[in-house]
Amino acid sequence: MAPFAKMNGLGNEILVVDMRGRDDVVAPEAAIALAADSRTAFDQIMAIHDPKRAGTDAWVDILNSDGSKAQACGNGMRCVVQALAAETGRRVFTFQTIAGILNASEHEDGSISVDMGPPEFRWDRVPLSEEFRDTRMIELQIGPIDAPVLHSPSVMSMGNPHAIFWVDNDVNSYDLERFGPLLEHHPIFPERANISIARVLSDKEIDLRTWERGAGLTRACGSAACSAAVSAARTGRTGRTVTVNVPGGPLAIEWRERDDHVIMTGPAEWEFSGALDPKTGVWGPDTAETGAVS
Ligand SMILES: N[C@@H](CCC[C@H](N)C(=O)O)C(=O)O
Repeated sequence: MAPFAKMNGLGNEILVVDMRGRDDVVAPEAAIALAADSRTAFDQIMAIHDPKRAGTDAWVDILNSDGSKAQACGNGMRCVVQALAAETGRRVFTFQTIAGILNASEHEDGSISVDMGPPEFRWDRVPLSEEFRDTRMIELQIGPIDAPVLHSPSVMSMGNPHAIFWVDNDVNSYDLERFGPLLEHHPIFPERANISIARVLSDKEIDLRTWERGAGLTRACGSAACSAAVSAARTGRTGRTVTVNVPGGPLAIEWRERDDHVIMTGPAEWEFSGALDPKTGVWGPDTAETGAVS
């Protein structure tokens, strides 16, 4: 059995699973079973494995609740940092994911910053299925041709694909549960995409709701908050340092000028611990009580 901690990052439901010292992985079937159980229901699993590269603390494998893999999960990374900080007393960590190397640190006040790396705008790297020379506002619309409900999203990758639809009204007034799955699976996104609705409140503040690829409506999506902040700055809507209000609360995002990296800062919260079978998802209390996540 692998120890796990049920945690959340601003209401983004996360299972941090300790796979260190093992050579198996959390199976998609196990993820689907755990997501279907109301006690362990999650948006993402962050599976911590032994490092694959010198100088890193762990390899982190990210699974969505539909069992698919994700390249990035900002809120989940903060949960991993909090779990490992509690275990080791350390505050600074370096992780490797399929998207690359990430640095993260816990601050004195308990908030956690993750360096999410540089954004990617090239259409074939987002990826999109056809060429767009400028991804600041691509041609895509939902609704009638003369009065589209949503249109002209900014698209980019923060390690994972994001489409940000800019709106003038309250972000809660859009039926994201209906449009989200349609847009997630739109043929323009060959690897699907995370779909967000964003409203700029000032040059320092954005409201955001996200339909997550492979997980559905969430209370928070860190990489979407980073994508909204970057896309807003890139289109002249805001400056490079903003607060992004997601349903779970505010995230501080800075798109750093000096190295093009995006820094996301916010909280992480532990809920309960247990142990699970990574093959089947069968779980119970952790009787061994080992490690940070137990
Ligand atoms: N909750 C995440 C993003 C999770 C991955 C996403 N659903 C995908 O498949 O790309 C975050 O906080 O960034």
